[in-house]
Amino acid sequence: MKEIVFENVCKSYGKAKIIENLNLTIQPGERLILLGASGCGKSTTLRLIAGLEEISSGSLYMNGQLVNDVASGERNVSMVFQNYALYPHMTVADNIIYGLKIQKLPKEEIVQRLKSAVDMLELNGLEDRKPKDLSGGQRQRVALARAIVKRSDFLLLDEPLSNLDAQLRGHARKELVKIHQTYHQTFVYVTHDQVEAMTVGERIAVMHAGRLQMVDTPYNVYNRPANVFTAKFIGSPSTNIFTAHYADRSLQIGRQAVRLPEFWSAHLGKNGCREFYLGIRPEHIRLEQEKPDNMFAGTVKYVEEYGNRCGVYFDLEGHEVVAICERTECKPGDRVCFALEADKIHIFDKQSTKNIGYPEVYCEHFYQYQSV
Ligand SMILES: Nc1ncnc2c1ncn2[C@@H]1O[C@H](COP(=O)(O)OP(=O)(O)OP(=O)(O)O)[C@@H](O)[C@H]1O
Repeated sequence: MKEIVFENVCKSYGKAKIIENLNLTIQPGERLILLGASGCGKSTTLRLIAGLEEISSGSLYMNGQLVNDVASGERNVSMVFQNYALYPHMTVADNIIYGLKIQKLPKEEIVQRLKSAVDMLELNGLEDRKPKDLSGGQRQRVALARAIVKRSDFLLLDEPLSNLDAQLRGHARKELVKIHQTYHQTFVYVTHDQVEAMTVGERIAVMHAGRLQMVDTPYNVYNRPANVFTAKFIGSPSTNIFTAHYADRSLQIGRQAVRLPEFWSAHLGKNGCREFYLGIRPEHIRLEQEKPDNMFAGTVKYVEEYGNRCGVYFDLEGHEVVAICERTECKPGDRVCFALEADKIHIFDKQSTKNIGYPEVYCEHFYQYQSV
């Protein structure tokens, strides 16, 4: 079944709660990413699966079996660590097949698995070298080769690409997906890098302070963030979040108010919302320098150049807001304005911080609403 199920799993070190009530099902053969900032508990979660840490309470099932008390060696997992953990005194080939020798697999089987891993990861000609005579990218590929020759049900990867430069990382991401498509293991992959999460993951589990925030496809995590944390964490620069008030079909930020598109008035009225968080992605703010009616206005603080685009940071009623533009003539001190576009805004409940309306809610209801 190759499935992993966390049921109310908690992990504490002494009084420090590291993982709180984790409920998560990792589907057989999927590539699941654990994504979050440093210290949020990603590696701990992976180590719980590997059996390198004991869970404090709750149940962990793998392959349909309760594994709370099952030793690491009995869990049918391979793990790739951030620092690769290669044996320095062994050659590349011996590093790769060490585990297979321990398992006492037949010699022909070992030779065949070594050859297919060496071919797949382009390590031909390096088999007799020691790890110290390899580049970082080559060491990383040896660590991957060692993990895949085991053909275990679960492949656990803890920031396996973090020591590589940007170009090699791009290449390695494709290799990882290829490995998965070849062996169909259940991948659990820890990273704090959003690009890696988006490109390698079939689903992303976003974690914060030991709690799961959302688990969904890369598309949904980006376009339908479940809560304020996910909206701010995913995307760069971050989603702009404002405290906003809704009254008389208008939305107010500080002293400025604009009339809301009618769908949103109806939606917010229905939800009884008076005060909430408004979220707008920087790429969804279209700046104008003239101020027609019904726009918010702010003052440019600085402009960040990205080469192909630029980020205009401006002050809106004491909030720092960023808009991404193709090109801009804006300079600090200029006045800039923007309208609320109905299909670009997110509305979050003030208490729970949950997303109660995102652009697609608007789009889905648009025609229905128009015909009423
Ligand atoms: N053995 C331990 N004893 C006490 N605290 C620990 C132990 N291992 C981890 N922690 C704490 O648990 C928290 C989560 O650590 P973890 O390594 O899971 O985070 P992470 O999200 O993987 O971070 P990073 O990306 O920096 O590796 C951290 O605050 C860490 O200090």
